[in-house]
Amino acid sequence: MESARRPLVSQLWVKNRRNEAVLDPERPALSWKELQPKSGRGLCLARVLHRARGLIGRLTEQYPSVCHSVPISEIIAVETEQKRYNSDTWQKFNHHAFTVHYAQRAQKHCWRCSAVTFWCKDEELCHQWIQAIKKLLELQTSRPKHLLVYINPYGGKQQGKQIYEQKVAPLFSLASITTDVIVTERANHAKDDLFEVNLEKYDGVISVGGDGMFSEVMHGLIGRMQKDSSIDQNNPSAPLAPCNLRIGIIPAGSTDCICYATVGINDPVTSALHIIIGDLQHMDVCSVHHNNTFLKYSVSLLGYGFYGDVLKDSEKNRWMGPTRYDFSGFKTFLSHHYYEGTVSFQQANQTLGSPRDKSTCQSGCYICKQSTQEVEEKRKRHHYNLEETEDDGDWKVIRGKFMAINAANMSCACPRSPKGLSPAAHLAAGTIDLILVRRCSRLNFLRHLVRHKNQDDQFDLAFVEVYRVKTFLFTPKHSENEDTDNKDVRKKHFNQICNGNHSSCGCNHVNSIWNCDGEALDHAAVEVRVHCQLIKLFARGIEEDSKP
Ligand SMILES: Nc1ncnc2c1ncn2[C@@H]1O[C@H](COP(=O)(O)OP(=O)(O)OP(=O)(O)O)[C@@H](O)[C@H]1O
Ligand SMILES: CCCCCCCCCCCCC/C=C/[C@@H](O)[C@H](CO)NC(=O)CCCCC
Ligand SMILES: [Ca+2]
Repeated sequence: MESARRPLVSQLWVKNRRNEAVLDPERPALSWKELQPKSGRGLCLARVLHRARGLIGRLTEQYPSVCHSVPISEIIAVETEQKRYNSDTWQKFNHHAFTVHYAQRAQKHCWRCSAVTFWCKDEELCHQWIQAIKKLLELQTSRPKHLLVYINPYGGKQQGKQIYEQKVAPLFSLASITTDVIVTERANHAKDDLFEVNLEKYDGVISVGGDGMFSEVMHGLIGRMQKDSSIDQNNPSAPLAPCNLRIGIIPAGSTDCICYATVGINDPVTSALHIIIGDLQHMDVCSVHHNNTFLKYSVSLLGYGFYGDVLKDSEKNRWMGPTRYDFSGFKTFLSHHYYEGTVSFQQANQTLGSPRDKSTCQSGCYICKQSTQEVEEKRKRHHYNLEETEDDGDWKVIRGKFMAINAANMSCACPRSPKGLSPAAHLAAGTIDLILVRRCSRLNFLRHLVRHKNQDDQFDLAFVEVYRVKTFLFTPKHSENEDTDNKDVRKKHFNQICNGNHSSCGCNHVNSIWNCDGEALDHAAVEVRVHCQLIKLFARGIEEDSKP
């Protein structure tokens, strides 16, 4: 037992160079460093070159004899090396080598799978190293072994299947992860399937697609949990049962904002590596109700007005792929509609930060960590039927004319807007940032939109307000009757005067629609509340020290 905790130290060869390799179970990490050739009298060419390299390296601070170190948690696999090297090396080391595959940070939150081959003088040493690394890998208990994968073949640029097969499946197989793969045949295929399958045999569910596909998988899992726990999703105040299975996102959509905002990049290989090493990121989920009827859950953006109109227009142009959003975004900007309604909300406690904070939610965020403790206590109290002690403040009511009402449950960072709609929003603090953009001129609205792309503060404008809330209500001025949907309301107000093509009649829209993570909601009057840390992802939030 004692010997298992002691570091394994050996001289191994990497690319024909002698290295000292150390496997330290206490750190736990694998490290290796090139050993300097022993100084001798005779000067061979290799030694001269080696010294020259050292000198140049010191001058330029790039001397390659640095100590490489890989945490065990970032090792993907260790393999006995098969004969694929030139026969000299192969003969020299008498066929004994092993390769360690590990996750390496590249640029801008991007990870790549790297490999290093260690050559050993004898078979026993080689075997000892492989076994020691495998043993440490077995201690990584948060890693998934068996995954359920849903692929949307029609999301984004319709590349989901190829992306999975070419970039992700080989990595899963390298890491000995087994999978059941389902290529969806229709919308809601994944969601419906998740209500039926035996989830016990899986360590996670993977969504290959965009935000809409993620939303389907999430609805399937949350819905299944509530069904199994006999919780009525139509009750807006019911505490929901959390999902224990983690969800992984392989980005293959048009916006991929949930992936981008939780990993820092929309890159399939990076996401696959986060899944393999078993990362964990808690996530808040908003429930949306209309008159005590459950409509949908949202994790990224709930947008009424501008983003609702962009979605409505873009759905007609799905064939354009991701470009449809730019096209519809431009059209919607030109149409410049505003909408009247009332927003009511309760502001969140100040300990949960402010949307105007300069600091952002990052890996290991202390505000989210604090919420993890609170949510655990709350779930315990609920389990033992103890009374709740809510300290939420008074309701604030704002009536007005709005260009956009955006509720960001996370930053909503994506390639189109690298800081996102609310740069300081938290992933798992149990809050939503409610952004109200009041009626303004086209030029002012453009100033606000442009700030989604640059470093300027998009809230520092007289017609923009932002609040950190836990729950809010919205009622459009022309509120629907209990049993009429948006279409009926539109018909009622416009049919006599307008054929729906508002550019020709010059009238203003009465109601917009809600864009809920890229899906349209059927009602404009909604009640929204955030459920702190309801789901878990295979991600770790945005890391601070990423290579620029
Ligand atoms: N086989 C299928 N046929 C048609 N639609 C599908 C299929 N599988 C899933 N869908 C639906 O396609 C919709 C869009 O998919 P997805 O989110 O993957 O791509 P996207 O909309 O291009 O990207 P994003 O949501 O990131 O903007 C989802 O709402 C999902 O329900
Ligand atoms: C002068 C140029 C100004 C341009 C301003 C661009 C601002 C881009 C902000 C993008 C914010 C995305 C928020 C995420 C929303 C997702 O849940 C949703 C589903 O994927 N995507 C959209 O609705 C797609 C929304 C796309 C809108 C264009
Ligand atoms: Ca949140």
